[in-house]
Amino acid sequence: MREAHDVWQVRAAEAALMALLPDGALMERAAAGLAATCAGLLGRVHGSRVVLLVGSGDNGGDALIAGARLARRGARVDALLLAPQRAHAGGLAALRGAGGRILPADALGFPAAAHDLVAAADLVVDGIVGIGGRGGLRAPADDLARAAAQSRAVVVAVDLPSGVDADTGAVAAEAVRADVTVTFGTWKPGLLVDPGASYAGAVELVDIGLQPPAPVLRAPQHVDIAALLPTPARETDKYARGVLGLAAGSERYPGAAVLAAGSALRAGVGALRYLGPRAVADAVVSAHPEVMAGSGRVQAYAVGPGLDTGEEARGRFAAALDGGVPVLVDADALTLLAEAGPKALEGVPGALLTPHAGEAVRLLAGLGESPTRADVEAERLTWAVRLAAGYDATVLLKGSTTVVADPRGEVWVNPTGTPYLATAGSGDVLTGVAGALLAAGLTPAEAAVAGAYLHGLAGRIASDGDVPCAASDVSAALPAAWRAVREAGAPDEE
Ligand SMILES: NC(=O)C1=CN([C@@H]2O[C@H](COP(=O)(O)OP(=O)(O)OC[C@H]3O[C@@H](n4cnc5c(N)ncnc54)[C@H](OP(=O)(O)O)[C@@H]3O)[C@@H](O)[C@H]2O)[C@@H](O)CC1
Ligand SMILES: Nc1ncnc2c1ncn2[C@@H]1O[C@H](COP(=O)(O)OP(=O)(O)O)[C@@H](O)[C@H]1O
Ligand SMILES: [K+]
Repeated sequence: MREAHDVWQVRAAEAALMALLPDGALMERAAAGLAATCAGLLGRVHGSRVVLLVGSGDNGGDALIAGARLARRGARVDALLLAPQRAHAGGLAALRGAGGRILPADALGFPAAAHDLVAAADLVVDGIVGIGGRGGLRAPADDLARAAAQSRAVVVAVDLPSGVDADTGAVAAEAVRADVTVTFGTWKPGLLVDPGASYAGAVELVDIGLQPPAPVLRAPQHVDIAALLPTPARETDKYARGVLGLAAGSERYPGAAVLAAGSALRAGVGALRYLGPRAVADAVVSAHPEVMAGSGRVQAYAVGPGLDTGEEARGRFAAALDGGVPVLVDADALTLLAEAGPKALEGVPGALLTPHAGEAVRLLAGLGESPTRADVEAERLTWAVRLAAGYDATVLLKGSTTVVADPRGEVWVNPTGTPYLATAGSGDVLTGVAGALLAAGLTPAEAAVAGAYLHGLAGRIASDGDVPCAASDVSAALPAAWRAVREAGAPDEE
């Protein structure tokens, strides 16, 4: 499990460690890791041109000390200081001692000369601001961020791309677009959650000996998911594997039911009961003859894809909530839930809500909150946590980054996925997978985390080589995704 800590936690862990170490030792460790990555990216350090963008805090100090290391190996290193009076003194001395040039950005005839330097660099180190940053980049740092984006240099962010909020991933204005981010001690949530994650490039974690407490955010890896996947034992029967009741599809949207059903079948349900209009049931059974049409005992319900919001749909929604088993609520059922408010979930033993940002806005209105869709996409963690608490349910907030929050405030971010998943019906596939896992007995949070992971991986497999795929292809790739996860989680052979 990849773990991320917020700024407050990082600062506390840093203080505890610093108390045990000589002055400057921690920054030396960080800068050594940073310089090693930069050297690796440069290939040949001697003769290369490196420009450091240096702000007024320790983030700039890291850049200066790493720059000194590169200068000692023969790189031509120029440090552009944004606030010359406040730049890190030890870092300045180190770079000067190693033969680097120190240039107050404004004394250069900023911005033109600074732009020229950045444009001619092989590598730009972004040490403008790290975990001490607040809001989007201010002038003139914003201008340097733009210059770095336009240059052909490799851009390496120190700790996190300047302008990205470390705790939320929000990007309030300009931010540095990095090719690589070298982060220290632990992941920061902003490196895992869009929009921040999309600015970070490849992230390398440098161990500086920090020992932070329990993380605020986790990102599972193959082995974590493998540990969650249900495996039938020798004597398991289909009921023990879990029966899912699927209340989806309408005469207007029969396809949603077909897709969700096929995906649930590929995600290990023992049996699937389809609940809905006759014509849709016929379509589902003709596509998937394994499906049983009509009600009966189930271990979980998935309700919503293509459901519609008319009287008949309301009846199916109410029946699912009354079933005394866990319920996954998606799509049109989220609209009905937003109307009814959180009390509609009282008595449901485990609810999993799977909104995209637009549906999240509707659900939040049911809590008396009025963010826009863009607000939700800018601060996904905040709003997912708010929804989970408000509805006392697990929330899987979909989008370019998918996050899962449970009602106790535990949060996960899904590391798999591809923008090719932005295709009609893709959400219905996710509902089938997560619904099947819920029926198999996983908790709502486990079903959400594992479901999003498999769905994202299936999307990558289906769009392998950068080719578009249909939601049906994503569904068809589920067994391959399952296999990849399973193989990674298998104990090594003796
Ligand atoms: N924690 C650890 O374990 C370790 C931490 N280490 C390193 O320390 C870093 C944290 O250093 P830090 O605390 O000095 O803050 P930092 O990120 O340099 O920023 C502060 C400066 O930025 C400025 N500024 C703020 N917002 C801005 C904006 N929007 N636009 C423009 N400027 C803005 C702000 O200016 P002011 O607002 O005061 O005018 C202030 O002077 C951390 O990220 C890591 O790299 C490693 O060395 C070792 C291990
Ligand atoms: N840009 C993107 N990058 C990664 N995944 C995406 C992106 N856009 C959408 N997705 C994923 O695709 C699925 C879309 O689901 P949803 O919004 O319900 O669409 P639909 O109703 O068309 O099925 C979600 O799992 C979402 O996380
Ligand atoms: K930075």
